[in-house]
Amino acid sequence: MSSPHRTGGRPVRERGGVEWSTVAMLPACPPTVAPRRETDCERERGRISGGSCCIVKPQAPQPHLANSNPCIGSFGSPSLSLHLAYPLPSPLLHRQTATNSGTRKLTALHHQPTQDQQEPEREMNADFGAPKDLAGGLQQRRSLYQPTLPPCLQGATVKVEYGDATTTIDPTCANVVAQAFPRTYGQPLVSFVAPPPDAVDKDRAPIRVGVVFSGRQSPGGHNVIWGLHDALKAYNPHSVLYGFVGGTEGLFANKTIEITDDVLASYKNQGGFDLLGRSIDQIRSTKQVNAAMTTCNNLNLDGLVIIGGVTSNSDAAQLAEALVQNNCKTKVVGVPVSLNGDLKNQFVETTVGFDTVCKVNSQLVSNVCLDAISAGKYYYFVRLMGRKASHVAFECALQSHPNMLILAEEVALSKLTLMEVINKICDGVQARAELGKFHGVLLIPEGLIESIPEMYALLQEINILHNNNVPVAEMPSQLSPWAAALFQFLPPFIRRELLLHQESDNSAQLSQIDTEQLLAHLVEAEMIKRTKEGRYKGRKFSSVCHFFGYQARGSVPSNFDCDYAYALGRISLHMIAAGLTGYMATVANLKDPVDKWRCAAAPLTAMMSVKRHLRGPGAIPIGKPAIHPSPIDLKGKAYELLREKASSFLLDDFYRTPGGIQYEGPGCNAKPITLTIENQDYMGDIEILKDCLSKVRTMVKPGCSREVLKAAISSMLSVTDVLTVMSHPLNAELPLYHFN
Ligand SMILES: O=P(O)(O)OC[C@H]1O[C@](O)(CO)[C@@H](O)[C@@H]1O
Repeated sequence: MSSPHRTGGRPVRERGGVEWSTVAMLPACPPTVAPRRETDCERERGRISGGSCCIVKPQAPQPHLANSNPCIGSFGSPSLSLHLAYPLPSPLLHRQTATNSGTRKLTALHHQPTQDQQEPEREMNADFGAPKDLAGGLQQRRSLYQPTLPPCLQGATVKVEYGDATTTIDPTCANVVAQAFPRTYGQPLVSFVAPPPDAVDKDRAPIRVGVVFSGRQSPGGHNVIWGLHDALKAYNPHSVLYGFVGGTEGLFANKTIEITDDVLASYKNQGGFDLLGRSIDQIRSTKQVNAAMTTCNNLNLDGLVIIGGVTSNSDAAQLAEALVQNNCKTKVVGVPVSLNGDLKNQFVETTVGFDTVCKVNSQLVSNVCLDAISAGKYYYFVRLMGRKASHVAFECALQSHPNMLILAEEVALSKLTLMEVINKICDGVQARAELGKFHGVLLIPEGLIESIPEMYALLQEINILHNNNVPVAEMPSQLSPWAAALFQFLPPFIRRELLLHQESDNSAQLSQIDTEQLLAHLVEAEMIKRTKEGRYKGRKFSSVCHFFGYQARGSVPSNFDCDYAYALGRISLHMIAAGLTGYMATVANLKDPVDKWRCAAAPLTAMMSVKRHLRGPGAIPIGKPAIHPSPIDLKGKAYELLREKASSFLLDDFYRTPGGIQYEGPGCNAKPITLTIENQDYMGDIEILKDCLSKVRTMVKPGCSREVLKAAISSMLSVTDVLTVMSHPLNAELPLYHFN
C-alpha cells in the first residue's frame, strides 16, 4: 500500500519506502528569520528596560506534543456526518549588546525558570519592539491604513453606562463561580456610549498601563496595542504604556519596552506578535500570579491588558480576583484575540484573527480543490488549526465548498468510532467514484482526534501517565488492555505523537498530531479491502496530506480584524479609566457596519462555567470555573445551511474560489460567513429588553385600571413561568464539553 504524502515542504519521514513531505509538517520549527539590523535610534534608546541590557528570551519552539477535543461536520449524505491542546517556554535572560555587524548579540546572563517545572535554556533573538523594514509595497501600504472607529470611541473620553448585575452563562454554576470569585463575581455589564456634546472635559490624571501577549499569535493582535496606545495618549499625553517583552515570561520577570509612536510605526495592521513576542499562555500557578502582581506593583500600573483566548482570559479573571484580594490597584482587562474562534458566548461574537485566518485558509483550500479537479487523481486531506472546536474548518468549508468536512462536534455527539469515521469517508469516495470522480478535498479540524471516543479515552490514559511522571518509553506497557490494543493498531508515527506531553489546558498537543495522515492511511487500507472484496471497482485511491495553520497565523490582518482589534484596544483604556477589573473588552453587532457597533465591557465571570460528569439530576461539578471553548452550535443557522449543502458539496464539485484577502475595493469589508448568518446582537437585545421593562413600568403605574393591572399580571406570570423552566438546571442548554 502506498502512503498518503504531504506536499510543499521538506521530506519529514519515511513510511513503507515512500518519503513524505509536508507544507506545514514541522510547526515546532518556525521559519528562520534573518537577523534584523539594529537601527541607530534603537541603539540610542536602549529600548529594553528592566535591567538596562536584559531581555527575556522568547519561547523557542518546543518539541510539541499533542492535544485535542472533539467536533465533526457532516458533509455528504445526511448520514455522512462525522464526530470529531501547549508547551511551556523557558525564560532565559540574556545580555544584549550591539555588535559591529549591527545585529544584537545575546549572551546568557542567568537562567531563571518561572515555570513550576525546570526547562532547558534556549537561544532567542532580541528583535522584539525593533522598527521593521517594511519591504513590500503591501506592507507599507497596510501600515498607513487607519482603522474605522465606532462613533462612541472617536473622542478622548466615553460615557460609561452601568447595567444590571450579571450572572453566569450556566445557572447551575453560579454559586460555584461566586465562591471562587468573591470579589469580582456579579459585576454589572457596562456599555460605552459617546459623551453628550456639552459634557465638561474634566482634568484627567495620566494612566500607567502594561500590555502582554498571552495567547498564541493571531492576526490583528498588534492593533489592540495600537488602539490602546492611541486612547491612552488621547486621554492624557503623559500616560505611559509598557509592553511586556517575551509574553507572560516578560510579565513575570518585568521586562518591558515603552510603547511609543515610533515603536508602533512598523507594526500597525501587520501580522504576527513580533512587536513583543509571546511565551506560555498561562498566568495560573501561585508563583506566576505572585510574579505578575509584583510586576504590577513595581511598575505602579493602573491597568494590565491581557491579550489572548479562552485560557488567557480565564487566567485574567483569576489574576483580577487575586489583585483585588491583595489590595493591588492594577485593573485587569482581557481582550479576545484568538484564531480559533472558540471564545464565543453571549458577549463575544468572534475573536480577533479568526476572520483573517479563515480567509487565508479558505484560499488555500480552494486552490487545492482546483488542483484536485484538474488532475482528477488525488484526495486531499487538509487538517486545519483551531484547537478543540471546529470553527475554522467550518467557516472555511462555507467559504470554499470542499467535498467533505468532518466536524469534531458531530463526531462527539454521535459517538462515532474511528472506523465508523473511516467508513463514512470511504462511502463518500465510493459514491464519487460511481460518478467517475477519483479526486476530492476533505477538511479535518485539528480537534477531531479528541472527539473520537476511543481516541479520547486513550489520550486520557496517556495524560494520567504523564501526570504520574511515567517515562514515555514505559507508557505503552502501562496502558489498560483495550487502550494498549488500540495503541498497537495505530500506525507508529501517530503513536509517537499521541505520547507527547499535554498542553497547559491538559489537552493533547493537537497541532502535533497528524490526524489527516492517520485518516488518509486508514481510508487507503479500507479502499484496498473494499477492492479485494469486489465492493469497490474504481481507480486506486491516492491521497495528499496538508496541515494549514502556521501559514495563516502570521498573515497581514483583514480590514475587519484591524478595525475590531483597534476598537478593542481603545475600549480597554476606557475600562481601566473607569476602574473596571476582571472584565473583557467587547464589541457587539459586528455583522453590521462599524458605525453600528456597540462597545461594552463584560465581566469575565459571566462567561464562566464548571464542567460536570453527567447530565441531569445528581450531576456533580468537576474542576474549577473557567471560560470554556465554545463548540459549533449544531442547532444553529450556519450549521443548518451546511447540512443543506452537504450532498451537493460531496458530489457536485461545487468549489468556490474566494481568492486572497482583499484590502481595498469590492470585498475588502467581507466578514466571516458564520458571523453574518448567526446574526447576533446580545447588547442590542439587552437594550430591547430594557425598553420593554421600562414601558411596562410606565404603562402599569399605581392608578392604572384594574383591567390593565390584570392583563399585566397575567402576561408577567407567563413570562416568569417560561423563564423559570428555561433556567432550571435540567433544561439549561449546555454544550457538550460540559460533560465528561
Ligand atoms: O504555536 P504553538 O504553540 O505550536 O500552538 C499551536 C496551537 O495554537 C493554535 O494555533 C491557536 O490556539 C492552535 O490551533 C494550535 O493547536
